[in-house]
Amino acid sequence: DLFTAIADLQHMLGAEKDVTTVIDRYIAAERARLDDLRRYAYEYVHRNAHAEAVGPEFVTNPINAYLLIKRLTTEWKNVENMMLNNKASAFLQNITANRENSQVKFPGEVDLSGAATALLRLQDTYNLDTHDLANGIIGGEKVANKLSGHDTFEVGRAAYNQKDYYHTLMWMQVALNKIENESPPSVEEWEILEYLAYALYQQGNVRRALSLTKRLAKIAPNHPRAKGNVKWYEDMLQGKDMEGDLPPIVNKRVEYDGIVERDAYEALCRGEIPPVEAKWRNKVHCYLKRDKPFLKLAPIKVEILRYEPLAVLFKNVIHDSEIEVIKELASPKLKRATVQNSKTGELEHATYRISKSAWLKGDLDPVIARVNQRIEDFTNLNQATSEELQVANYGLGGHYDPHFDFARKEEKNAFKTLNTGNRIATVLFYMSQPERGGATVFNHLGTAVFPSKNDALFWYNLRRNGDGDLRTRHAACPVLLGVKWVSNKWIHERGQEFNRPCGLDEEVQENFIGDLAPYANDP
Ligand SMILES: O=C(O)CCC(=O)C(=O)O
Ligand SMILES: [Fe+2]
Repeated sequence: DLFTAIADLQHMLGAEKDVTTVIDRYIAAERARLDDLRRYAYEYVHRNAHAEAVGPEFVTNPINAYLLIKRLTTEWKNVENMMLNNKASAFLQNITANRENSQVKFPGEVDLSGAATALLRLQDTYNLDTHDLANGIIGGEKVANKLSGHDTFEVGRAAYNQKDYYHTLMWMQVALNKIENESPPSVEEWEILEYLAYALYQQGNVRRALSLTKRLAKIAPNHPRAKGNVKWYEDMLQGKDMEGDLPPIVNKRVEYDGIVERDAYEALCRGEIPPVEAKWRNKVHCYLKRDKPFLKLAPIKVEILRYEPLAVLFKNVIHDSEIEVIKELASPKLKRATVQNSKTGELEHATYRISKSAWLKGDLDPVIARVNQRIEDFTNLNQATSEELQVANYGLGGHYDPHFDFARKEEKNAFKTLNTGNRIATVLFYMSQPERGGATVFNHLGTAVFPSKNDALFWYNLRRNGDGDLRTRHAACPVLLGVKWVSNKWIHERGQEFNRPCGLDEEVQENFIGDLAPYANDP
């Protein structure tokens, strides 16, 4: 699929250009063919006019008779061939072959429904109005062309196919509004009505469902299901409640969609929660990290985002040129991100994680080695047991629902083969800055971090006694506009015995990077 990484979607633009060129060439070839055909027609008309002028005697002349017969046999065969020689199949074959050769990927059904689902996710997370979205408006700004009735209808159908009647209702209503101003309509009213009625029924409004289905039966009397549906809704109402005004439309969002803490999570994504919790507001600060000899000359700027648990942003720790190299190395390796099914332990694709990612070994390129070394410098944690650098490019509405980076006790086999213990800490480099959305949020803590290019977010996943710190549950909010590239480093417990010594008292927590380590200096 293409929709799970913006990087792949960008390649698709080339495909659309190819299609345009091919259509133009096809039209030119067909024009030439039809022009030839027209020339024949002229000749026929011309000769026939001459024959008519001569009258019935025309064929009494053997030469004329011969020519007439020839025109209606051999020459007619030519015309027939010309008419049959439509260039379409040759051109279509050509397109297919080109696609295969150039390896330009073409979107499929999965991409279309993925793209529609992305719109729905963005709409929910960022409180976007359906009319606005369908008019190309995001956050009050015109960012795209408006959708046609049919475009809108297809989004509604994608929702319907996922049994998501909440969104089906919204989008079908807008589709209906749209076609009022279209002539001819880009989708037939009766097509919309059937979906809209069913969504209304699912959302508890049988009377409106019935009313719309009656309208459907009226405008499309031959519709295969209209009459049956009218009866079905009528039976459901059993004559009750058939009089008076139709009940208002109450379109309630589905209560549970997998994220328990959804409202708080979405508010964080929208940036509605102050970035710093009130109790830390006077305490958080920036400092220069100089706790190693060479850092005395070029200290690293550390912005403390919060305490208990500590989360910091290391400023300017990855250079633009390094980012470019990393993106280039990762691009050909990007694979749709998988998640571990907690029941089966299998890796699988999931709608709650829409991105593509790749792993880069330290010896692949000096840039990777340099970045890995720098991680050790700014985290004070041994990199010998870290996982490889993971690079991720988010897709359309790309996101990662709330999760822990560490393995829970019940996930017995996680990281077992690595033999390096659990993921003690996470480093997340921001390699781009999406125009809107795409924040990293700690949904239990109420902390949102909006990506700032060249910086790295850091936090400890484990408490000092080695237990997973449940407070670190976090998520990547859907990208609303723009591109989100990140890379992350998962640092493991093994090798940190002196860097972050374990402590029995889990309440003793770091106040800065390297705090609690035996050699650490106060910043
Ligand atoms: O991209 C982000 O903001 C967070 C990514 C994340 O949490 C992960 O990949 O584990
Ligand atoms: Fe994570």
